[in-house]
Amino acid sequence: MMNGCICCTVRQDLIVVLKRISERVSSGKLNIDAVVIETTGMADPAPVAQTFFVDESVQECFRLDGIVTLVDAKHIEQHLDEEKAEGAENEAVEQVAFADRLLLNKVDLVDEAELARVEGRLRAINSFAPIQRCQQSQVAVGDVLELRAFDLQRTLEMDDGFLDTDAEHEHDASVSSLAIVQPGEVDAELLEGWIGDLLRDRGADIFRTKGILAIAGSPKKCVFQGVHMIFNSALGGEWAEGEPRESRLVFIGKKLQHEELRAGFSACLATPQLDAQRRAALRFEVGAHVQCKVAPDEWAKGRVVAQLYRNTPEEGRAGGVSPYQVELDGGDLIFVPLDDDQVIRRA
Ligand SMILES: Nc1nc2c(ncn2[C@@H]2O[C@H](COP(=O)(O)OP(=O)(O)OP(=O)(O)O)[C@@H](O)[C@H]2O)c(=O)[nH]1
Repeated sequence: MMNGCICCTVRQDLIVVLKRISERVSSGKLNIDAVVIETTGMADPAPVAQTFFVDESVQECFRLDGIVTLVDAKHIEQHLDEEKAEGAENEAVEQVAFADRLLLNKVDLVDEAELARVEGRLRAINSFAPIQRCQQSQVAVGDVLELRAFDLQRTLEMDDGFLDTDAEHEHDASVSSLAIVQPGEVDAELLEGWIGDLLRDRGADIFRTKGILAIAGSPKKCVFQGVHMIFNSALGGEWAEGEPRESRLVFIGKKLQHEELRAGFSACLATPQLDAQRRAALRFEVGAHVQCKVAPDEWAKGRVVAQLYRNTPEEGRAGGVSPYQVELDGGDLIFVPLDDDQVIRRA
């Protein structure tokens, strides 16, 4: 149900999906405890919640148990403070206001004073919802399901138009999302440079980045996660036999320059020309006799056995490429991380 704006378009889809689920439950095909609906961070929770009160058939089978809002302790204040166009709602404030429970996540990224300040701000918006601190969103199932927490009366007091399904709401038009699907493999070094610069320069406006990337030379998928300027990547499952190598990258943020982002990502593609350029720039040919620095004051002789050597995960530079692989005279194989006289020189 992810096409379009979840808060505007989801209700009809949601009703259809909920009905389908209830039919399968009544016919004995499905046995479930609960339905969990996860909206995007940009959604207004009210219309989703309304679904459970305005459609009779849904009301017969489902009860809105509670709204749990997961709060990013590191970034929430920035979003609460965001200036919105006149008439547009601040979704972060709405999501905190509508919550029956607040999970204050990523507590490891802020200190106690910041946590106390954030909690104060959350309480100022919503004094009813208990706040639970957590890390990696690790809470017990009982903390998020079977809460019996949603209180229609209180919601109507807070938002007297809650059951008015015709009410319009405005969006922050400066926020958009972009999904790029790019066939082929990307070059790890170019990608690191591009995305690092991008998030450092524009991370305040780029709320969320996520992707599954095909890195040249890596048999595994690379899973990329970013929230504002904080990002990480990890190796996921292997590319299946015959599965086309392609990368998918999603941005959600303010004032996103769609064409520039597409162009930036496409400039990270790994091409044979890039490989040839890098090879041409290296100082030593395969077979060259060299000396390599193997300890602070120790050089060892050897022979270049490969250029642009692809590092293995065990070497701690997964997906990375080193200029050379060298076979030392003793027989050991080493990689040389830099094409520089400080670490490799002619023997
Ligand atoms: N330091 C730290 N990082 C966390 C924690 N929880 C999640 N993350 C990281 O945050 C990134 C994902 O961002 P989230 O803010 O959880 O993403 P989200 O927007 O809720 O995710 P989607 O709904 O998939 O868009 C990943 O890199 C996680 O490893 C935490 O408690 N501490």
